[in-house]
Amino acid sequence: MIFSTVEQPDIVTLKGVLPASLEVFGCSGSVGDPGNGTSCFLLNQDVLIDAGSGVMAMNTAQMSKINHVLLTHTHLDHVSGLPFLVESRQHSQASPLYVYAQQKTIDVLRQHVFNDLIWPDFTAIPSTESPALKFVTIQPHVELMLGGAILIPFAVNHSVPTLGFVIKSSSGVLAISSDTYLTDELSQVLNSMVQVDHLIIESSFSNKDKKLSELTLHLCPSLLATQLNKLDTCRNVWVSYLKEWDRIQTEREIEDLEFNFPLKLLRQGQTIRF
Ligand SMILES: Nc1ncnc2c1ncn2[C@@H]1O[C@@H]2COP(=O)(O)O[C@H]2[C@H]1O
Repeated sequence: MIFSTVEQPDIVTLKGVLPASLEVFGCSGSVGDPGNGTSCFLLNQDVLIDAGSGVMAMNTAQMSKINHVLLTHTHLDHVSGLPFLVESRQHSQASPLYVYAQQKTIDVLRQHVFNDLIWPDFTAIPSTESPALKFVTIQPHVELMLGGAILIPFAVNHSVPTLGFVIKSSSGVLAISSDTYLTDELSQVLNSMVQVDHLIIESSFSNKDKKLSELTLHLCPSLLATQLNKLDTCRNVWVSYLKEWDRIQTEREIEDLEFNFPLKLLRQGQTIRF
């Protein structure tokens, strides 16, 4: 696997890379559990990965510390909290909130959300010279260094253009699949790493909805097993994005899967240190 801008780094010696914490503010695949919002992960208090309804579990102090948001894709369960975050944060921060996403994702957000109809265009508020929101285009395999970590986007297989992220800290590697159906890209990226400490991967539906998983490009436990069998190794696999209306059955089917690495269910409120 080839990465541009930074060669496969010796992460311990890279200046500015720190130990990392990832706080889970939301990892559900739907609404229905007031204690578990949709996709929202806070890296080192500074970088938000996705801004789904999990943003609603943040207080203003936590929101004011966020300087960067990386979006995996445009679906509402991954962006619905972004308009509220931008609006709130501008009252405590003069610097813009930088939102990183693929160009197609940015185009959709500009056209359909920050269009002065659904929500104000904060790329021109309070002024175009000094806005509350700035979009930054990112591409698969072009690394970023933010919040004391290296972030590597990679493309996954969903119904709209979607990125997963590998996050490298000074002491470990964590990957987030975002929403995806079966994908070779995920396993190729992870198998190219010396060690993967944590993988957050989805299983939206239960096995009875395998056809719906295929239609909507998601995983269910049997498809998750196929996907995980492509992985050489991973220290901890965290399963996320379960749809709340079928959580109990989906959890049961996940618990029945057997691998030689631990499979755990991710919940809002957890912090993963790596
Ligand atoms: N054809 C469909 N039938 C039923 N539900 C759908 C269909 N297409 C999309 N969805 C749902 O809409 C959701 C949009 O976000 P997700 O991709 O997370 O998950 C998707 C499904 O739960």
